[in-house]
Amino acid sequence: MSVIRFDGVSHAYGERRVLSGIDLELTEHRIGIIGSNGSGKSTLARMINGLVTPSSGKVTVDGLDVSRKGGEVRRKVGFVFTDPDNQIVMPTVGEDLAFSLRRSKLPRSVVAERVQSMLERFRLDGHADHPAHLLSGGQKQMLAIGAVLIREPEVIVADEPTTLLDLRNARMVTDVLTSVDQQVIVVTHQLALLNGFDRVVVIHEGAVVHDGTPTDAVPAYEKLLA
Ligand SMILES: Nc1ncnc2c1ncn2[C@@H]1O[C@H](COP(=O)(O)OP(=O)(O)OP(=O)(O)O)[C@@H](O)[C@H]1O
Repeated sequence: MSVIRFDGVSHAYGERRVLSGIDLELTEHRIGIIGSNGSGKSTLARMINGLVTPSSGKVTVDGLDVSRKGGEVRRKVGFVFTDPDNQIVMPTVGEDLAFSLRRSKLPRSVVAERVQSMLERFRLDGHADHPAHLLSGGQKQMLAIGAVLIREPEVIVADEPTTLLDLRNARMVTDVLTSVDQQVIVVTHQLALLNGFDRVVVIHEGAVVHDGTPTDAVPAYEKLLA
């Protein structure tokens, strides 16, 4: 697993301070980040691959400073957005998966093999030529995750990946996130998704207020909201 470190990280958007004094070392296989709306979870998640750079402090992935080595970090860390429509860029499912490897310099035959294996893995077999915008919400999210995984990142960060999905599709995405070999960091309001996770971090008003296993972090979060 990668070592993701937050050292004295604070962040403000303009005058608005949204994270303060975050110190974390994330090394577990499956990590959840929970907390109420606006507590700073997405900001924290986005920092892991340099989508947001901290106003002060440092975020590193395996020693690489995300503020300085964003490109290298993004090769290690893939990001799955809440809304797959933000991520799907090509007209067809197969083209969208292949697009992720456009800079890989892999031979065409290897790209084709990887695309096929992603299609099979994400229950999109037979959909290579299907228009991506016509997929169901769940299938789109599977495609978005596939387009991240095809690059073989070491870490996947997913920001509320099941929020827009119905129960069946949410389960499909949850199954994938809980079964991949990669290190997975998920921001979620769906607490059931965290069953079996190794660690859950609770963020409240821009600070870490609890850090433990799902069995103790989830009740701590619920108590916070009571
Ligand atoms: N790009 C931005 N510019 C200005 N303010 C922002 C920006 N992104 C987020 N914020 C503000 O920062 C605060 C934290 O937002 P963030 O999205 O990190 O919270 P969150 O815990 O993920 O919330 P939610 O659960 O609602 O998605 C909020 O008050 C939000 O309005």
